[in-house]
Amino acid sequence: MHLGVISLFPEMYRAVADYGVTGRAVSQGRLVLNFWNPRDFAQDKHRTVDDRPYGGGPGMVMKVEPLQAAINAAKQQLGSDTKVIYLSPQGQVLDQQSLVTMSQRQSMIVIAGRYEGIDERLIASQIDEEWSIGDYVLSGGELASMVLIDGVTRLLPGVLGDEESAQQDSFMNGLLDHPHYTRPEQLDNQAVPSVLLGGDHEAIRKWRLKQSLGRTWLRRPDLLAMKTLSDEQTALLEEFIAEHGQ
Ligand SMILES: NC(=O)c1ccc(NCc2ccccc2N2CCOCC2)nc1
Repeated sequence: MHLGVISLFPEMYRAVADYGVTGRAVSQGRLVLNFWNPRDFAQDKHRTVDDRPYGGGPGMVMKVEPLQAAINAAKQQLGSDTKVIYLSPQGQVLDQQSLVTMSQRQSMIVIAGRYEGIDERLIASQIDEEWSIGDYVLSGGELASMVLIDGVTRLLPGVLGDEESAQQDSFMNGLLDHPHYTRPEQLDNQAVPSVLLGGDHEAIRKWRLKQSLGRTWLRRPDLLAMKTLSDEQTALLEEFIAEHGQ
């Protein structure tokens, strides 16, 4: 996937470009990141990228002309039909399904807002989709866009190894993940569930599914309400509930 990033702080993106799964995806060319900094398109001597808001009040707005020029430059390289997305508290809240949809695109341009945001007329004319990573306020759109970049990149073909993508699936089935354990067998006087120490893979699969169902029931009943359970899942959840609080 070709991702164009429009940001005043491109260096921040080292967090996804240089580390871990996303860093590997970049080095393997599965994810291509290109950056355009509005400051490079500022015409004045001071390279101004913010401007005063009409109507007064605190804070500044991203200056239109450098931002528009950066968008144009990104579209020139990635194609004028490339979807432009904007991360803001006013966007639709992102979920795993939205990431799956986005991961199927060839390219995208992401705008990371700073100051109090961008001119509403640019949103109307330049932004195809406005997204939010959750109902809270950040100092800029960069971290929000990196959350999106990470979530989309993990879904690109070949990025996750086989075992990792299996783990990805456990989230993808709309349930919370089961607990994980590793050495030592005794930790702070707590043992590892014995089923995991045996080699009965079917029993382990059932135990993990039961834990996923039970945890989702306990912590995120809203997710469970959206799921149609198989007979096996229903039985395992009933077992979990029956054992809960005993
Ligand atoms: N939830 C999210 O996805 C999210 C995204 C961005 C973001 N901040 C950058 C920003 C971007 C656009 C508009 C306003 C702002 N803000 C600037 C600082 O003041 C508040 C408004 N915050 C939270």
